Amino acid sequence: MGGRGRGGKRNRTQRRDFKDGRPNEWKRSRPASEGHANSESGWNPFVMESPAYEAFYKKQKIVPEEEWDAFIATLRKPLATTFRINGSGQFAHEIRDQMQRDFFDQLKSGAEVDGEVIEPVRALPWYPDHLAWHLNYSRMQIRKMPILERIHEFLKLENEIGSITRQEAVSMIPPLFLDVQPHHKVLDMCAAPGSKTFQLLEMIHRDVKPGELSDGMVVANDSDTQRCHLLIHQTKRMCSPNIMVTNHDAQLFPGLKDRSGRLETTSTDAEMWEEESNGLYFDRILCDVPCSGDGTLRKAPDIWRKWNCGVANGLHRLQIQIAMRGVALLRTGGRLVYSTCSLNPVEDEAVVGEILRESRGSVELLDVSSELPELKRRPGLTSWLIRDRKRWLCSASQIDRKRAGAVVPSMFPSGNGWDLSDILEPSTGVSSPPTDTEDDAEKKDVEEVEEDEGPPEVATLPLERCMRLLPHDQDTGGFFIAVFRKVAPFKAIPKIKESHKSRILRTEKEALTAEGETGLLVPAPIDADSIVAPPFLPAPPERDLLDIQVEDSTEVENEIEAEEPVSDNEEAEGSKVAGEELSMSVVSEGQEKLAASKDPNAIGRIQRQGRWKGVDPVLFLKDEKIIKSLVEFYGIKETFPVHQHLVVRSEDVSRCKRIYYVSASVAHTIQQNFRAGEQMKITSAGLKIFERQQTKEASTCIFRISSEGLPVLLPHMTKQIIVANRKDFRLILAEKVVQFSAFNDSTFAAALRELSHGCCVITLPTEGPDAPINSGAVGTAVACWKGRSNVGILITKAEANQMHQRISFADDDVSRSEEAVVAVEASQGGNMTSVDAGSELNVSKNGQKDNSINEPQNGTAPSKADQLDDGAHNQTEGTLMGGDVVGDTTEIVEISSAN
Ligand SMILES: C[S@@+](CC[C@H](N)C(=O)[O-])C[C@H]1O[C@@H](n2cnc3c(N)ncnc32)[C@H](O)[C@@H]1O
Repeated sequence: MGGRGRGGKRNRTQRRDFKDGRPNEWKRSRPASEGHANSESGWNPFVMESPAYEAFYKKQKIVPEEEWDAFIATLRKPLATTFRINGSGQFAHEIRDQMQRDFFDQLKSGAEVDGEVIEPVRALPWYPDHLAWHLNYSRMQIRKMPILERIHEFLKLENEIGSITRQEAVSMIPPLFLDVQPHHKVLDMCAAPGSKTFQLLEMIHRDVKPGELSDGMVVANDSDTQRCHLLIHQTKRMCSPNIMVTNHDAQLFPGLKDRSGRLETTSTDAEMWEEESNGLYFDRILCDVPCSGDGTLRKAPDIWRKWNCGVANGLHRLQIQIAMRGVALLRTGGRLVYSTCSLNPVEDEAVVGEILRESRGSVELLDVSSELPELKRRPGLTSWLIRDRKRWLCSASQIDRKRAGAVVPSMFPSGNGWDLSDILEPSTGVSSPPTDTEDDAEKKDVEEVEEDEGPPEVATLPLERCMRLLPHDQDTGGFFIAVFRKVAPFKAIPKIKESHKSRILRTEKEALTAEGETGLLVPAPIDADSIVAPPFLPAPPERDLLDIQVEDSTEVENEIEAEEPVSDNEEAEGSKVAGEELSMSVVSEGQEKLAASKDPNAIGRIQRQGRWKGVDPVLFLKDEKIIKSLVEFYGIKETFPVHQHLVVRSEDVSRCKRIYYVSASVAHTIQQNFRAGEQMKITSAGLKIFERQQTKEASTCIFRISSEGLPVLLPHMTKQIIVANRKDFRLILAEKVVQFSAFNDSTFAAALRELSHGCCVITLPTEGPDAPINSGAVGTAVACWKGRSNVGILITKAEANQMHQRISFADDDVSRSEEAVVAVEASQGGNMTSVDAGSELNVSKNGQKDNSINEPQNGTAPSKADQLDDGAHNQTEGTLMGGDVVGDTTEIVEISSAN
């Protein structure tokens, strides 16, 4: 196994990838209209036209003829900025009202820059509670108008702390049609970079009061490992224990069918029981599939140049496979939303039609015209043509046999045609689609188009229930959405001739079998070479496909032995850990059962925990001594269950650095995964709540609270919390490490001295100085390390500076308001109360600006340089500041203790 040289230390590339992973969404990128880089001549404008694109979509009649000009003109305009306020945040409505009052109202009156009227900021009318907004300014306008600059700064800050998320308007729509409830299990099949996942998580936490734990869960999956890291970072802002990130090809997403034959369930509902016993099922599934992306021309204008219809044709079958896997994993009664950011019917209505046909009554396409009534939408197409090379095809009967595989019957409105099994190649049992490279020529040769070969087919399925979002309707990008409900369990039937079955890879067979061993879905894999790189080209499959189903294979075992997993275990190597006598034993459900079985193979299974290449195992922390030390040191109440909720990612747990908190739903899924032989490749689970802290002095508890774990844990803590006044709170944020004697409030300093040595939490009072700090409402708080003579904060410099800036901003407002009161009182004979004056100046009742007190709901903001908290890829960056602290991963400011 790799030591530091191989796997123990994160390499620079990993760090760079991570840092680059989540760019600041509010840094203004060069607008689409400004062009693209050209090394010789600087910036050249993009050519925002494509004869092939225009010919294709005119022919498909995706807009009435009279609207064509408006449609195409809108596509050539850069996209406005849209953002959402995090709906589950405690202060979502306050932030919205504050923005409206302080910023947006001031722009309504037709303000001008250089004679050009500024477009007013407007709420997206269809988004619930007016929590999503649209604004459209150029960089020049921002430079010239201070109020726009302030808006921009405000949004940037709120985005960083997770209160708002910049997201394209149309991309906000699919989660809204999923109708997610807080208790739902949700699967986001193609989730990265995660804007919709974040929205789904918000829905899971909606209506959940601070301190309460939600029952629901979001599993965010993506096939691309690097993009999974983006996903982790994006969702980390939500501070949710209800998230799991997995890394699978969605069409092969494991069903967690229990192979042991032991069926355990807590469900009383008979149907649910039956389903659960057969594996993992979800109440809601989002299938936001990889697509050609031609609805995103406004923000990705290079697509104009690259566009050809071969990209969409090449993705059609993968999209069906992913959606059908979704149908199989959906619980009866559940909803599935299929969406693309493409306007091409072959990726949209054709896929929907095939889902309906293949599921044979198991799902229905919902008419959702009464939902989100303010949203302008067009009905799905019921008739279209297929373009293959230079031919327009009306039906499958016109497919040239040499092109069979590249063009398939499911692409046509009727879906009728030859059976795929007719064209299977005997050697592999699967078809090899001819390559589509010549489609590149298509875009140059539109004039040579052949004549139609007959009238287009008309679908008999109710495809008009699909929704098309057209750019000129609401000044957005283009998008496609279809909403399904599962009405009956889905049984796949063999589509492949019996003689070919045995030739299909076992992995594909099992992974594609929906509920039981009943059959196969169309298994023809996508020939990656046949696809011209789309914006989200599926990552080339790793060993994953084979690994999914291979049990106890020597080959796999050897491969795993040869891996250099980068684990928590290795990171901690060589570090001097205080309290080494604490042995941490972690036993997974699977390990326990295998060990108990005395099966000679069981030992092997235990040793190769973490069967997925480069991914550490997910193990429950079971060491009572450790758990007890955490519970006692922090005074964790029973309202916060810890048993079966604490998870580590290291086989050698005595060296693990991080402890994660998982919700009951995530814990249940992890157990299911163990029972099913770890089919699921879990990149990250839950929320990092504790981190090992190396210290020179013995502390009762060697784990400190992580900044993202703090908001979840704080309402359930009874010890190691202390309230500071604003002056002292600001002092510690500014200085990072403060001697007790330097605090202004001597009572606070004395109380601090009384705390146990180690991690503590310093808070601001939530509602006045005497309000109980853990009463449920979460105020501003920071985790610190209490030494013998000083205290230091346990967040990065960047996080501390950001928090300091926000509090100072609020305090400055308060003092400005106080000054105003004095002035008003003086002018009115001293009769006005400060509350009156404060409210005039937008200061909330408790004297704090609302945006300063919502911090902990979203956590102390993770810095951009922060690392993945996944055990396989993590190393905290930045500088932790701690009194008397020796950190094990970071540069630490060490303070000598005077007494
Ligand atoms: C349209 S993007 C998803 C956007 C995402 N839902 C969001 O809102 O941020 C498609 C994603 O699918 C992923 N992908 C491509 N092929 C996949 C497959 N076979 N299984 C799962 N994910 C896949 C890509 O890596 C990409 O991140």
